[in-house]
Amino acid sequence: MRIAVLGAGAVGGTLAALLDRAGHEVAVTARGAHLAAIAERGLSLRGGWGEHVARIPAAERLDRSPELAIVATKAQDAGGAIAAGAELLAGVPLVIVQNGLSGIDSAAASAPSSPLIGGLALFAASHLEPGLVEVTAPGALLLAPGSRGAGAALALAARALAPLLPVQLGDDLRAAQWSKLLVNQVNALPAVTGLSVQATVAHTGLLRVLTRSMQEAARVAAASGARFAPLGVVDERAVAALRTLPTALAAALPRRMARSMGDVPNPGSTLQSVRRGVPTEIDHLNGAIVDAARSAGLQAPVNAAITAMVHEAAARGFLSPDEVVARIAAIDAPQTRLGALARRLGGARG
Ligand SMILES: NC(=O)C1=CN([C@@H]2O[C@H](COP(=O)(O)OP(=O)(O)OC[C@H]3O[C@@H](n4cnc5c(N)ncnc54)[C@H](OP(=O)(O)O)[C@@H]3O)[C@@H](O)[C@H]2O)C=CC1
Ligand SMILES: CC(C)(CO)C(=O)C(=O)O
Repeated sequence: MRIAVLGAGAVGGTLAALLDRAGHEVAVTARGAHLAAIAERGLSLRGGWGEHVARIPAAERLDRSPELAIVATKAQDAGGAIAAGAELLAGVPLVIVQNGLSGIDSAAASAPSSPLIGGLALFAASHLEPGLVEVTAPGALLLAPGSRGAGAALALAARALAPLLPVQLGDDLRAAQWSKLLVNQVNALPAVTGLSVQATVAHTGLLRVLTRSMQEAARVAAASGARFAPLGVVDERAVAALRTLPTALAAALPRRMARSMGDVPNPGSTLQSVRRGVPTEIDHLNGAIVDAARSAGLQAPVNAAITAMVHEAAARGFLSPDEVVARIAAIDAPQTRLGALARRLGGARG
C-alpha cells in the first residue's frame, strides 16, 4: 500500500520503518537535520522491534497522493503538517497518532474531506539523533474511528498496521484519549527534571507529586463527565480508586504504569522535545487538564504548576527534584503538616 507518514519522529519514524520493512511503499515528511539524515542514510530503527534501515523518500512535504496517511507530529504541529499537503491528502484516510484530546479536531479542520482515525500509541519510542529512532517499550497501537463513516478507513489502517505491531480496535476515541491523557501525566516531571519516567516514579517525592497531579486529573475528568476506556493499566475502576484513595495508596497506579514501560529508561516524548530544544506538547497534556477544569468551573493548581514548570525547564534548564517537590507542597498541601514542614525547610523529601 502507498502510505505517507507526516512527522517521522519517534512514533512516526517507528511506524514508517515497520511499514517499509513489511514491504509497503512508504514516504515520510520530516524537517531539519532529521530530514537531511533520512535522505542521506535512510531512517534507522532499533530496539524492541528489531533493527531496520528504511531507505525511503523523505521531504518537507508530500509530492504524491498516498492511499493512507499517518500523522505523527506533536499536537501543535499537526494542523500545519496536514495543511502543507492538503491537496494531495484530500479525501485520503488519515490516522492521527497523537496524545492529548485535540488531535482529531485539528485534523478535521485541516482535512475536512478525509475520513479520520484516532491512534493512541501504547509503545514508547525515542528519537535519539537525526535519522535514528529506538523502541524502548514495545506495546499496542489503539485505533478508533475519529469521524463519521470512518469504518472502511479504520479497516484499511488496521489491515496495514496489524501485521506489524499489536493493534487494538476501540469504539470510543474520546474515552480512550482520556485514559491516555491520564497515562501521559508521567510525561511532565521527566521534562522538568531530566529524569526518566522510571527514575521519576522511583523518587519518593516525585512519585507523590505525580500521584497528586493524577488525582487532580481524575477529579477534573469526573467533573467534566469524561469516561475512561480500558487502556493498558487504566480503566474506570483504576480511575475511581485514584480519585478516592489516599495519595500513598493511589500511588500504586503510577507505579504500575512505570513497570509496564519495562527497564529501558523512558524519557517520554515531552523530555525528548526539551532535549532537542523544540516546543513541547505540554499545553495539550497537563494543560488540557487545566483547560478542562476551567470549563467545569474548577481549578487544577497542581497541573497548572507542573505545566508552568515544564515551560520554565524548557526555557531555562532542569529543576532539581527537591525544588519540584517543595513548589508543589507549597501549593497543594498548605494545611497539612507535610506542607508546613516543606515550607519551613524550603524543601520536602516525600
Ligand atoms: N515518543 C513516544 O514514546 C510516544 C509519543 N506519543 C505521541 O505521539 C506523537 C508524536 O510524538 P513523537 O514521535 O514522540 O514526537 P517527535 O517530536 O519525535 O516526532 C514528531 C516529528 O514531526 C516533525 N514535524 C513537526 N511538524 C512537521 C511538519 N509540518 N512537517 C514535517 N515534519 C514535522 C518533527 O520535527 P521537529 O523535531 O523539527 O519538530 C518531529 O520530527 C505525540 O502526540 C506524542 O505525544 C505517544 C506515545 C508514545
Ligand atoms: C506513555 C508514554 C510516556 C510512553 O513514552 C507516552 O505516551 C509519551 O512518551 O508521550
